[in-house]
Amino acid sequence: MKSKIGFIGCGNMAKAIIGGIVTSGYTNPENVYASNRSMEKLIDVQQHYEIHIAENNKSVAQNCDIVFLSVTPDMYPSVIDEIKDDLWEDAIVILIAAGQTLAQNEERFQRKIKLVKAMPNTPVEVGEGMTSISLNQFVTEEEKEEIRGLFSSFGRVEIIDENTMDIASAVGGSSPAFGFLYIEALADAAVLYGMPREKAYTIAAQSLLGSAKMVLETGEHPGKLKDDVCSPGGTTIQSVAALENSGFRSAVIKAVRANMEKLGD
Ligand SMILES: NC(=O)C1=CN([C@@H]2O[C@H](COP(=O)(O)OP(=O)(O)OC[C@H]3O[C@@H](n4cnc5c(N)ncnc54)[C@H](O)[C@@H]3O)[C@@H](O)[C@H]2O)C=CC1
Ligand SMILES: O=C(O)[C@@H]1CCC=N1
Repeated sequence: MKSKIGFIGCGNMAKAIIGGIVTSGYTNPENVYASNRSMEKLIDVQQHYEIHIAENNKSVAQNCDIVFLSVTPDMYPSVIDEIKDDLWEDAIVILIAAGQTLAQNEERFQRKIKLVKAMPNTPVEVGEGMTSISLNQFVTEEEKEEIRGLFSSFGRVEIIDENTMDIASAVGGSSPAFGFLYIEALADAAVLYGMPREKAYTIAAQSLLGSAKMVLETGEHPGKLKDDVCSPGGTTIQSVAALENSGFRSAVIKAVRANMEKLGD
């Protein structure tokens, strides 16, 4: 069983995963190490979760048997070059950067290295994450279950074909931003009609959370669930007609296409 978990790069996504594993009790904070280019973010995460601040990236590699590369994609070549000789023989490296593939990174390590490509999202911080994963051939069945357990401690996990990782990044990794935008827009509309903003956030966010839960738990088609809200001649169908008239679905599809185009750069 692997026990020390490290993060190279401690920005928004690393902080969310650290929050997820510590709050869920998956691991004790004393087993978590993080490094970052600047100290400010490390101090913030340490104050929240009482993890170890590592002296540098190499020190994370030397101390941990699960290592998250949580820097932006452009930093992968230099960070891998920096740490590759310090990693434990049996360490598992988790690549969370959008667009980074297993094959591309295997090559950078220049040896047989256990790699997991993972696409999490920030809701892992509150135990409602969605993480899609693919593993390379050097990860054993036992290790695969361990990694599944780690990500399951703060949300749902899907093991997917690596060919579909970019679309999982758009639909799972980026989509919380779309949801936040939608909640903000609903709250703006509520404020327009006189509701205090804080109440509007609660009502809008809980309604979206409940809708998502119905899709996951009833197994019903989202279209059927939508139809059930639209009373004949009622208010909801007026709103649905207005959304369709504004190209709501088309706007969402375009948003995903823009994401895929960026990944294809
Ligand atoms: N933010 C999100 O919702 C998600 C992000 N990701 C992936 O996570 C990675 C990080 O994204 P964010 O946390 O959003 O970015 P971020 O900019 O908040 O975090 C990156 C951190 O890496 C640090 N850093 C840069 N170069 C470094 C180096 N050489 N050594 C050590 N630290 C270094 C930066 O100071 C920064 O704190 C990206 O690859 C992104 O694709 C994946 C899924 C979701
Ligand atoms: O914006 C990004 O590039 C990352 C990948 C998925 C979510 N955030």
